[in-house]
Amino acid sequence: MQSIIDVRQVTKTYASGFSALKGIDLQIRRGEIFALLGPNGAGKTTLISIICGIVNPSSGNVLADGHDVVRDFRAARERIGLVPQELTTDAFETVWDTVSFSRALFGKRPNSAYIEKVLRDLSLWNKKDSKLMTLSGGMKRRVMIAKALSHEPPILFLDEPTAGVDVELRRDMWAMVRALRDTGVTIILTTHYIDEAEEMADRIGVINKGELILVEGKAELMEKLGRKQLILQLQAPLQAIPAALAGYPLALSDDGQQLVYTFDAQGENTGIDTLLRRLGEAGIDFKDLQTRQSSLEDIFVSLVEDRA
Ligand SMILES: Nc1ncnc2c1ncn2[C@@H]1O[C@H](COP(=O)(O)OP(=O)(O)OP(=O)(O)O)[C@@H](O)[C@H]1O
Repeated sequence: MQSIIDVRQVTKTYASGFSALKGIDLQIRRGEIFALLGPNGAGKTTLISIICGIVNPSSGNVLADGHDVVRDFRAARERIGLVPQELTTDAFETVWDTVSFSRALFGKRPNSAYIEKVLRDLSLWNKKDSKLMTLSGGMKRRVMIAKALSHEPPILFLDEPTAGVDVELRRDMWAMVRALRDTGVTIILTTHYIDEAEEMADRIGVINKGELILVEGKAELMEKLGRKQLILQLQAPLQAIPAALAGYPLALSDDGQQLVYTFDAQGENTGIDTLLRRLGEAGIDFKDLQTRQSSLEDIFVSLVEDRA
């Protein structure tokens, strides 16, 4: 299937000399919800801004629905709706006017039936005549989404859609985003929240220090979640993992007091028995042991730490 967004070898070096993106390749599939996950300063906003044609890449190129976002800016931009992190609305305007005006900015003909549908889909219809300043924060966020959808884009970017939003509103937003996807819109969201990515996304990309370090289907990540960890509290701290245990997926804690063994909980053979025998042979004693399920959070943290 042809991808709706094609990012090829994109780099960005800011005027300060700071290298914010280091050769990003990413294909977004038509109709998916893609979550871009990364710590502060990872480069998420930079990447989105490049795809939306707001920031120029230093090298590489991006196609949005077949249009180069730099050379063919207008056509590419028309295919994209962007919901920025900050709420930027004119307090004195009504919901209806602000959404209709946004459509006009893209040079689209008025289409009140479409605007009505967007407002109804976002549960804003009974607020259509309200001035924006009278709306709650959650309603204002919905208006931002309605504005982004006003020109009927097939691609919607949501930059941190639920930052600082309460739990109930988050659930509402998630339901709304899913409903939008069901209408055929491709959705790319950035988030700090791992549970948000876990809940919403078909695929997840992890970005750290300007590099895309993983792109994977959620189902595959869930398989990784099926992994468990065996944590061994050692009698005496170790300086390093002994050579005799080199072939094992083991990690040593910073203080040398814990050995962590990651295994596939669904597998026939977890390898725990041989590991414990080997530890005995190597003269490594432990005083306690426990197992725990590794979460997407663990995977994320270890990915990001590995590259620190
Ligand atoms: N105009 C600029 N000039 C110089 N450096 C910049 C500029 N814009 C962003 N940066 C730097 O580039 C890096 C990536 O920033 P970016 O905003 O893309 O990260 P982010 O992943 O969106 O972070 P956050 O989650 O905090 O929004 C940061 O270190 C930031 O300081």
